[in-house]
Amino acid sequence: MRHIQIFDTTLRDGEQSPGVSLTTGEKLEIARQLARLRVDVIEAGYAAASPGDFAAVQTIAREVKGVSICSLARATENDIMRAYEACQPSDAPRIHLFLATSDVHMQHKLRMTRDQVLQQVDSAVRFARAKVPYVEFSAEDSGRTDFDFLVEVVKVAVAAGASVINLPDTVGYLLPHEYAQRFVRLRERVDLGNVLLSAHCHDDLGLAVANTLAAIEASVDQVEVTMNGIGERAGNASLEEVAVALKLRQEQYKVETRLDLSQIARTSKLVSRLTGMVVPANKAVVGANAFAHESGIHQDGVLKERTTYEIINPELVGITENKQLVLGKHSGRHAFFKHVEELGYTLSDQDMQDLFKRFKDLCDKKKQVTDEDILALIDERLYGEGQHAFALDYLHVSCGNQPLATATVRVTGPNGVFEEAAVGNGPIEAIYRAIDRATGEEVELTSYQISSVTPGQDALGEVRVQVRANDRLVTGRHVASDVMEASARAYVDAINRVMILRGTPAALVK
Ligand SMILES: CC(=O)SCCNC(=O)CCNC(=O)[C@H](O)C(C)(C)COP(=O)(O)OP(=O)(O)OC[C@H]1O[C@@H](n2cnc3c(N)ncnc32)[C@H](O)[C@@H]1OP(=O)(O)O
Ligand SMILES: CC(C)C(=O)C(=O)O
Repeated sequence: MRHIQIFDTTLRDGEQSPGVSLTTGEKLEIARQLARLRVDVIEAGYAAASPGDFAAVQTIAREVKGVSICSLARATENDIMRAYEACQPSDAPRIHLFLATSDVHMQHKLRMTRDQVLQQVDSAVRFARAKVPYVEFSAEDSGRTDFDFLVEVVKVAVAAGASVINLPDTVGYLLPHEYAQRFVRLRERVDLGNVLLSAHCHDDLGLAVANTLAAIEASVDQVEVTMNGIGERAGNASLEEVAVALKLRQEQYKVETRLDLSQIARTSKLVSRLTGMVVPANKAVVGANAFAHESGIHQDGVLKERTTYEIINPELVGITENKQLVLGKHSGRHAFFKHVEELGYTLSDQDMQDLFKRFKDLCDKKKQVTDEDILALIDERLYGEGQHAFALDYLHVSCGNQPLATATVRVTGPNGVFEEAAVGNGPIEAIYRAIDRATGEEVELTSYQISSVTPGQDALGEVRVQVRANDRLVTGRHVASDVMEASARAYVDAINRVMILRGTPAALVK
C-alpha cells in the first residue's frame, strides 16, 4: 500500500492563528505528543521570525527524536541559515523554503518579475541543499499561479536539488477536482524522479480537508496538516479529519500512514489547552459532540447497535469514555430509562413512565437537564417533594489557622432529631464526621468539589460531593452563600440519595 507522509505544521502554520503564541516549553510538549502520534515531519516553527521561535525549533530538534524536524524559511540566505542552525540537531533536519509564484503575489508583494523569481528559487534551493539533504520548496499561492509558469518554477526547484515540492493552496481558493488536476498535470509535465509531491490546504471555503483528500487521490506523497485544523485565517486541513477519513475509507484511498490514531484525542486536547483555541463542540472527530447523540430515534438506534449512527468507533481515536447519550427534549424513553438505570435506580414501569413525563416537562423549561435534576425528579417521585430522610437543622463550626476544627450538627430524620459533635483535620472533615454520627450512616467520601456559581464577594458557592456506599457512587449537591453550609447540605443530600438507592429509607434511620 502507498505510504503518505504526515507533515504536521501545528507549531508553525497553526501558531499563525490570530492570538496564538506558544512558549518554547509549550511547543516542546506539543512536539513530544506529535512524536507519540507518529507524524513523519514536525514543522516546529519559523526560526528567523524571532529569537524565541529559533530557540523553540532548536530545542525540539535536540529533544524530539524519531521524527524529522523542519523550519520554514523565506528564499533568503539569512532565513535559510537560521533554519539550518535551528534544525541541525535533528536526526533528519529539513529546511522548508517558499517563494510566491502567483502574479498577484509577485507583482504586489514581492515586486519581482517571473525571471527574478525563477532565479531566486534556483539560488535559494541550491543554498539550502548545500546545508541539509532534505529541502522542501513551496510555491506559495500555487493555487492561483499560472500553470505553465508553475511548471517552470517546479522544474527549476527540482534541478536545484529540492527533495519535496509543495503546491500550497495558500488562500484556500481551489475546488477539490481543480487541486487534484494540478498534481496530475504536473507529474505529466515534470520528470520528478524521487522528488516527493506535497499538498498544503487552507480552509477559506471550508474545503481544506476535501482538497487534501483529492490531492491524495491524485497521488501526492505528503500532506501538510494541523491538529484541530488551526492555522492562518480559517485554518489548515485538520490532521484528525484527514487521518480518520484515510483509515475509514481505506478501500477508496488505498494508502497508509504511520500515525497512531489512538493518540488523536489526547493531542487535540493538549493543542487546544496550550493554544487556547477551543475546539467547537460540533467539530468532526474531536468535538465534544462528535460521539454524542441527543435525539430519541438516534439514541434508540445507538443503544441497539452503535453503528446505526456512528461511523467512527471513538476508541479508534483514543476516546475511551462511554459514548454520550445527551438527555434533552429530543430524547426518547429508551435512552432515558437506560440513564436512570446507570444512575443506579431500578424503578417500576409506572415510576419510569411518570418520571419520563416529568423529565420532558422539565426539558421544556430548562436548556440543560443535568444528572442532579434527574436525581431530584427521582427523589420527588419516590418521596414526594421535601420528604427527604434527613435534613440539616443546625450547624456550628469552629476553626482557625490551627489544624484541628470542631463541628456540631443537628439533623432531623423520620425517627427523631440527633445532635452530634466531632473534630477533624479541617472544618469539612469535622462536619462530615459529625453528620456521619448524627445519621448513623457511614459512607466513604470519594470526591469533593467547590465552585462559585455567581461572581462577587457575595458569590453563591456550589458544593458537589461524591460518596461510595455499597459499591455505588452517589452524588450530592447544594448551593449556598455559606460554603460550610453548602458542604454540609451537599453531604446530607448524598446520604439521602444513598438511602433512596437502598429503597427503604425509614427503616435505616436509627
Ligand atoms: C503563507 C505563509 O504562511 S508564509 C509564512 C508567514 N509567516 C510569517 O510571516 C511569520 C513570521 N514572520 C515574521 O516574523 C516576519 O514577517 C519576518 C521576520 C519573516 C520578516 O519580517 P520583516 O523583515 O519585518 O518583513 P515584513 O514581514 O514586514 O515583510 C516581509 C518581507 O519579506 C518579503 N518576502 C515575503 N516572502 C518572501 C519569500 N518567500 N522570500 C523572500 N522574501 C519574501 C516581502 O516581500 C517583504 O519584503 P520587503 O521588506 O522587501 O517589502
Ligand atoms: C509556506 C506555505 C507552505 C504556506 O504556509 C502556505 O502557502 O499557506
